[in-house]
Amino acid sequence: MSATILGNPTHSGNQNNHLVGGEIPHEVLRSLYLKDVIANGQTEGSFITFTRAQEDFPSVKKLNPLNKKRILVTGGAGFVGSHLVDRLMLMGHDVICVDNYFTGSKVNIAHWIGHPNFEMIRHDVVDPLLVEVDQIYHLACPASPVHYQSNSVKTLKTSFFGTYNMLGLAKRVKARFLLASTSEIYGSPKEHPQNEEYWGHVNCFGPRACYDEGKRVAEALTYSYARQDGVDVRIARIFNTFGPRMNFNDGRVVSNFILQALRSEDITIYGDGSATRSFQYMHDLIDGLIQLMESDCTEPVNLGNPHEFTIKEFANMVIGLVNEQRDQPSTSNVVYLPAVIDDPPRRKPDISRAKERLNWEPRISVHEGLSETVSYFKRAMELEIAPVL
Ligand SMILES: O=C(O)[C@H]1O[C@H](OP(=O)(O)OP(=O)(O)OC[C@H]2O[C@@H](n3ccc(=O)[nH]c3=O)[C@H](O)[C@@H]2O)[C@H](O)[C@@H](O)[C@@H]1O
Repeated sequence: MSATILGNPTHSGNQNNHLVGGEIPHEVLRSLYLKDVIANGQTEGSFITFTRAQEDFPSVKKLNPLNKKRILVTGGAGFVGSHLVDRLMLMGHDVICVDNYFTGSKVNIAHWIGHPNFEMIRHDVVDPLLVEVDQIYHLACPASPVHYQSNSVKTLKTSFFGTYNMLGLAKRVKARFLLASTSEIYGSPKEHPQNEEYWGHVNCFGPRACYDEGKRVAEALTYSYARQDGVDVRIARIFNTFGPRMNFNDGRVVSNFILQALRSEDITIYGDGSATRSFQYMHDLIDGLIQLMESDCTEPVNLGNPHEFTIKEFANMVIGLVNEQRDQPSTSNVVYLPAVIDDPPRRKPDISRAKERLNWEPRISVHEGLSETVSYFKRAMELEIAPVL
């Protein structure tokens, strides 16, 4: 199986020409979340297809059984997890999706339910699970600050026991294990940009600690299983990622700003707007996750787009893109609210290791990804079927 990107990185404006990882054209992936937009203004399509006829499923590759893997994706009904499930399914693998639906939604994976290569298990990774698989992508954990702080003890339990259970499973069935870690393990960084050798600057008793420290202990646990028990591990440190299927109530800056602009509500900037973030489109992240899993790189790897924006610049970009897709310009005003406690003032990945070891770098510009995300949110609002908690 090959998951490598074909061709050179391109930032051309034509989104339908992209070939993303696993040789799956961007257009095919797009049809799984923006089908009716592609069908040229026809509105009868929807995000959910509960049709069970074999020919109604998206067409998946037929893999030689020697190359076909059994892959577990925890958090597979979430924003990132569901796009990973799409990719692995289209590549022809057997995929088991595990989710407790705390922040994930069945809507995100509904188009695969009933497919012979796909299984869905409602399960909380805080409890042990036994399934025979070759690879485990361990994504399960609330990732938005609003969600992970809403039940911080549960977030810590998920980070520790969830990772512990999945590593125990990997050890038992000899599966390769990939941990979805986060840029948040660098805390409020004193080094800029952040490379993987930086140990971070984390407040271990602040409101973000449940996630930051949770993911740090998850990394420590992962490497302990690798050293002590020989588990084959990979660690991805994921920087801010956005795209279709972000939850409407996610609370993160991308979904907040897009929805506020579409509804002509105030755009809420926390602080003075000078904080920075570097945003990657989810297809680039999925490429990176699959390439990391298939690589021999056992060190942690940053996956993010180094293009850094202030939040104020980002707000203007979102308003501009929303206006391009509306008949009437948005009448949103930018309002400044108190800064969030322990909000990292700057964040930008150094992706030298990913370039060198995985031959990976983002290929989809923030502008292009945002434009597609605005289309998704706009359509989801019209159809009133977007995942909302
Ligand atoms: O999007 C992600 O992937 C990341 O999101 C969060 O990290 P954070 O950078 O705090 O994400 P946001 O909540 O989107 O905030 C980004 C910046 O925008 C600001 N913001 C957010 C929301 C809003 O309405 N207004 C606003 O100004 C925040 O204060 C912050 O400075 C998670 O904690 C990370 O684990 C995750 O990797």
